Amino acid sequence: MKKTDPIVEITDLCYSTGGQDILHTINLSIYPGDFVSIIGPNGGGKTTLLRLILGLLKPSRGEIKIAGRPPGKAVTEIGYVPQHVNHNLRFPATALDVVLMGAHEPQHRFRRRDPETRKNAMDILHRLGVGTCAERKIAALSGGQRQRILIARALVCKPELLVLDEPTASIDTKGQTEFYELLKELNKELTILMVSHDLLIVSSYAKSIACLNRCLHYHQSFGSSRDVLDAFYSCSVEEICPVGVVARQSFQIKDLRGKS
Ligand SMILES: Nc1ncnc2c1ncn2[C@@H]1O[C@H](COP(=O)(O)OP(=O)(O)OP(=O)(O)O)[C@@H](O)[C@H]1O
Repeated sequence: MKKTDPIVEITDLCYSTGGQDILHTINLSIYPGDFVSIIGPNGGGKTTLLRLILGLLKPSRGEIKIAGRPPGKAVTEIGYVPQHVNHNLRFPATALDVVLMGAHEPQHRFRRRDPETRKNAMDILHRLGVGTCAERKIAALSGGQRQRILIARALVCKPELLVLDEPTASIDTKGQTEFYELLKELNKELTILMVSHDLLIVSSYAKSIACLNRCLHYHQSFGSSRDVLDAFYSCSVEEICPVGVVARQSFQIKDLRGKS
């Protein structure tokens, strides 16, 4: 794969389930170094799109390539930080144990770790500012510390793409700023794809934006379109898809608000 080739290439992707058309003819190419934020109203299909990219769902039509390969064959190319993690408080795993679970392909998650893998995991924990948490039980950590442990778990297989689904839902405002500064730093080496509802964060940190409401529009830059994005959020998924309207940017916000 050349450095100029897309890391994610989605062509004419459709996904339906239970007779519901959830994603409709999605086309998206994400290139190395990008920091893409996916935004859109509740039920717009953001998590579904991530699950398709991760290979957890199969497209009804169309194709997804990750680093030139089908998603199921590219598991170590993607580090994933999920939206909700239900930590079993009785499970006696340390933070380091959790990070090491990300070091191998799913069928080898619990095999013995070699010293080099452990050292790599510890280096990542220190780099993320949670090295001192390594031997503590995951259940005893704060929400912000746990979130960093999950990023460390996603990074330990040295992925090219970091995928995050609303990563700061359980972190306070100060913690969120630190978290996004960390992502900015990681973006110097990694491509990032993140679902977020926080338009302030999106406009401050993301380099490009994908508006998803069943259909998708991708914007390389969006400096002056903050008001339009706000309006986009005032729509529900049942309304005529407003993503085309966002794409044109000539749209009057009051027109969209008038529909709801
Ligand atoms: N397993 C499933 N079976 C049937 N329908 C599903 C399933 N998962 C999601 N859906 C439906 O797909 C649509 C998109 O859901 P999805 O979770 O991808 O949206 P989202 O944009 O991530 O929403 P939110 O912002 O609320 O997290 C919704 O209408 C949802 O009800």
